[in-house]
Amino acid sequence: MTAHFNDAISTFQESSQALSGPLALGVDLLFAALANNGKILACGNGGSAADAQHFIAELVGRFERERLPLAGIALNTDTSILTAVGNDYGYEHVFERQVLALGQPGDVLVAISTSGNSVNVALSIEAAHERDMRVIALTGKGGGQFNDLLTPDDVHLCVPHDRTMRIQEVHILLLHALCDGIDALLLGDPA
Ligand SMILES: O=C(CO)[C@@H](O)[C@H](O)[C@H](O)[C@H](O)COP(=O)(O)O
Ligand SMILES: [Zn+2]
Repeated sequence: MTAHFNDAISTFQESSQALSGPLALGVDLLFAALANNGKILACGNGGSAADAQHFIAELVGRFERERLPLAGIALNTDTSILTAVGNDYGYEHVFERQVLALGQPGDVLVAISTSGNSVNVALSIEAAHERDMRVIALTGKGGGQFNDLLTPDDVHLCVPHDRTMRIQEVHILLLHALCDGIDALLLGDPA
């Protein structure tokens, strides 16, 4: 069992080296959207669905410090939308349709997939581009098919590991770091 801790430690270290730069770009992208009355949409499947709603709860509620509520919607939480769109159009369209319904130019999509191969998340990226939104993608396993979808204006946080659980462990750190970065820009560095 100590192998899990050791592997996690080295994955966090490698991720810190690879992802600190793009993470700072992600903070700037989110802050710019929120400061211009834009909103953040987030989606993922399974553990990544939990991560998406966890992140959005910290925007709408709060992270560590008192501040104004920030505009965000998790696209994996409304069971009526998920079942209606899944039933009528197919599960691959459940996030795409919501991005097309809600997305406005200047909004940001946070697309979470450890493989970068979940089709419903991939289609949400294409829908975001159709709405002139930029994308922050959280992936692992080399980024999968998202590599072909993301543009130079997007931010790709690809965890350098091939196991889903390890990637998810870094993803939650990345999402918390994004929250912390937004708070620092809004409120200044903590005393
Ligand atoms: O949390 C886990 C495994 O740790 C699972 O629920 C996992 O999120 C699901 O298998 C997802 O469907 C995987 O999708 P993705 O990360 O490849 O987009
Ligand atoms: Zn998991």
